[in-house]
Amino acid sequence: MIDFHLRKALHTAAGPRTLDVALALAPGELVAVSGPSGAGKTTLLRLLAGLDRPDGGFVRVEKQVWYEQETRRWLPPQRRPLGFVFQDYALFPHLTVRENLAFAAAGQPGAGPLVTELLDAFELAELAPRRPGALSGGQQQRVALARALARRPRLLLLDEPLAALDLPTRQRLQQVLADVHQRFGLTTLLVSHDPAEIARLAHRVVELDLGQVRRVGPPALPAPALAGRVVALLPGGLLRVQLAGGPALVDVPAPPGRAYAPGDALVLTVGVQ
Ligand SMILES: Nc1ncnc2c1ncn2[C@@H]1O[C@H](COP(=O)(O)OP(=O)(O)OP(=O)(O)O)[C@@H](O)[C@H]1O
Repeated sequence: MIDFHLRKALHTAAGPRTLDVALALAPGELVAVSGPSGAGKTTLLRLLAGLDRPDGGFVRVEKQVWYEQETRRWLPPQRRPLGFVFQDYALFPHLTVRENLAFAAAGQPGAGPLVTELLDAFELAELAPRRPGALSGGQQQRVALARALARRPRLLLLDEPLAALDLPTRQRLQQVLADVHQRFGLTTLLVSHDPAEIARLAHRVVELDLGQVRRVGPPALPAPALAGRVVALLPGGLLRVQLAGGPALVDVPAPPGRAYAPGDALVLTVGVQ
């Protein structure tokens, strides 16, 4: 069980605000943190990692206290068993893929087999002798994720780790992350703006705004999209659309800003009321 309550004064564009977030994570749970820019997502992760000092609260990870205002306990960041992956991969450029992982795993029992297992889990075995400069963005991010796990963390902090990647690479890495999470069962906080990514990976989502928790609950299902073609223009600005893959017809208000004609392609986002 990971249990924390963190408070921190924020200097935001909208003036002074207080980040105030309390949460308990079950072992192996993957919780997404979402919210608009400036909500405090990165600050929350930095506070958990000990990279910023909270103004108050506590962080308890299993039986270990990482921070407790009342007793003034503070575990420095280098002694917190966690993995932190950012958008930019921050790999050691002069070390090979295998050496990057081995460096992180060094000094731990079973380090050799763990590195081999992680190379396999992240589909990196063939890239093991290469240096980061000879890898694509997606490959480098797989190394960064594997390296975070090589420290055998009790908590994995992922700050938009896939946001810089193109859509196909991102989707493939989401699958790798889902598989690896199933295999290693690491308690994880994942900052993400992508509802599809959150729905695919997270058990719960915490929505932050201006430092406050707006909602904690199951991820919202992403709105499904349907493709179709305009078959007729109806009075009242409606379009009659034939959905792809079947005979179904729907009448929808024409999206503003452009004139439509029969034969035009459309993508419809389905909302459920
Ligand atoms: N150490 C700090 N002390 C006080 N205020 C901070 C500190 N770090 C960031 N802030 C402010 O707190 C607010 C939240 O920043 P943060 O980077 O956590 O937001 P975010 O939700 O991660 O945003 P984004 O999605 O754009 O990355 C911002 O207005 C920022 O300027």
